[in-house]
Amino acid sequence: MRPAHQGAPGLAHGGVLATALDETLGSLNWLLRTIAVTGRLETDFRRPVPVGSVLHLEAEVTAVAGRKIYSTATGRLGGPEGPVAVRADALFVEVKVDHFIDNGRPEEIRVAMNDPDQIRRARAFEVNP
Ligand SMILES: CCCCCCCCCCCCCC(=O)SCCNC(=O)CCNC(=O)[C@H](O)C(C)(C)COP(=O)(O)OP(=O)(O)OC[C@H]1O[C@@H](n2cnc3c(N)ncnc32)[C@H](O)[C@@H]1OP(=O)(O)O
Repeated sequence: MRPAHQGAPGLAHGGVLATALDETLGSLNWLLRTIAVTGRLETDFRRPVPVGSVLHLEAEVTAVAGRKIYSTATGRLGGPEGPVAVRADALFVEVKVDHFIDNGRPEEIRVAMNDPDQIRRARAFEVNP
């Protein structure tokens, strides 16, 4: 957590933490080789997260039903064995690439899709505030 992630003095902003959880959960879709967007994100803030601390994030898919992907993410202070500070349950909904072409900026989607580098293609739209 860096100073740019601050909300209250010395503490991470909840919206930034929710973004981090959403991004971690969104990464699972690349592993499933599906394109999906967040339909629902329920976040629990259990402990304050100090600026300067390390937040260890992990996520897993809990169920898939048709286009619906249920997943959960946990953020622990300091490392994988640290106390749970934040967690989220999410529902992602699988969409066609047209979702982004029709609603977003089609040129950028096409450029990313045509990139021969698979890793760069997968991470083309990563948010890292
Ligand atoms: C190179 C490739 C490029 C690709 C770029 C990738 C970038 C990736 C970036 C990722 C960035 C990171 C992530 C981000 O930040 S993604 C950005 C934030 N999310 C969005 O902008 C999503 C906006 N919402 C929508 O577009 C639509 O509502 C979606 C697509 C989600 C569904 O509308 P659609 O008309 O398609 O489907 P449907 O309405 O028939 O619903 C289908 C099923 O889902 C169920 N349901 C839906 N919502 C909810 C809900 N809230 N709670 C409970 N259930 C819900 C619904 O009941 C139904 O269930 P069932 O009746 O079938 O049982």
